[in-house]
Amino acid sequence: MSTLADYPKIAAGKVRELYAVDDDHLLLVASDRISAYDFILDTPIPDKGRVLTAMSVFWFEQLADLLPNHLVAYDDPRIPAEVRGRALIVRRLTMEPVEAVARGYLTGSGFADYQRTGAVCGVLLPEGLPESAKLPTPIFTPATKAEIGAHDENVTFDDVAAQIGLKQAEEIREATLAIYERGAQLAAERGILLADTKFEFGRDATGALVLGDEVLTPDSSRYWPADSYEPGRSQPSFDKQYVRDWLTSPESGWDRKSNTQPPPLPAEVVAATRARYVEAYERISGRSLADWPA
Ligand SMILES: N#Cc1c(N)ncnc1-c1cnn(CCN2CCOCC2)c1
Repeated sequence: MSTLADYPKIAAGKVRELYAVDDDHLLLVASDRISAYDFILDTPIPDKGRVLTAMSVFWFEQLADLLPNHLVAYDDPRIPAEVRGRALIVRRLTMEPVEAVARGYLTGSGFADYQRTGAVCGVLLPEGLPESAKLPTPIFTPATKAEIGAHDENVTFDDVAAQIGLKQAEEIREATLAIYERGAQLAAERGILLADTKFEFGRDATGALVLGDEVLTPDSSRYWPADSYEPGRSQPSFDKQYVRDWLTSPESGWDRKSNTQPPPLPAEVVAATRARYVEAYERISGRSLADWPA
């Protein structure tokens, strides 16, 4: 059995790392870290890494008829025991340099761009849409990959085509929207709205487009509870709202405008947040986290 120290780390994000296993395989590891208000919090959420890994595997299986993906294994002797259940063996790809975002609802940077220009990533929208409005049809709103700590920059489809080629950009747009439609439909049937989501694609040795990274997780997506959906205001996050509410409550003693590291989370906020991640996985997948490797 390998240990994590056997594998060179080749990339790291706010809450995930990527290691080299061999020339053709990587180890994608999800931590229990959680970020809020652009900070990585001091307090981990137990099982968050397992839940998000299990959710990606569920979606890779659901989407396999749409396009190939990079998943090789989730229960494998090459996965070190210390990360079992929150790590995947994936195929090494040549990644496309674009954050492939699909939006079904108007929120976040999309709503900010719309308020300023009437469009998102060059896609003109009807006038007078309120915050969190459901869009007439889902839109492809790509972004450039930012360094850790920086925000991705929204770009137009033409920018992506200029960078990677028109055919390649069209292929990514088509795949992004098709996966979003599938994910939004399944989630809505389970009382959860998929407001928007971000994919990363790569190419294999034959040049085929392959779905990489994590897929339709609460970290790569905005999930909203359908029963509290109300256009005209920001929506509660399905998974992070307990954290956000506590951090912005007087009880935390933290000032969001202070740009200082948020305080540790109280046990009850950790427990409630863990429960929301587990609920999101079990409601969407119809599976039990207890059946997932640990
Ligand atoms: N997935 C994947 C993948 C792959 N299958 N083949 C080659 N490279 C990558 C890759 C390299 N960087 N990223 C950005 C997402 N990373 C996630 C982990 O944390 C760091 C950021 C993806």
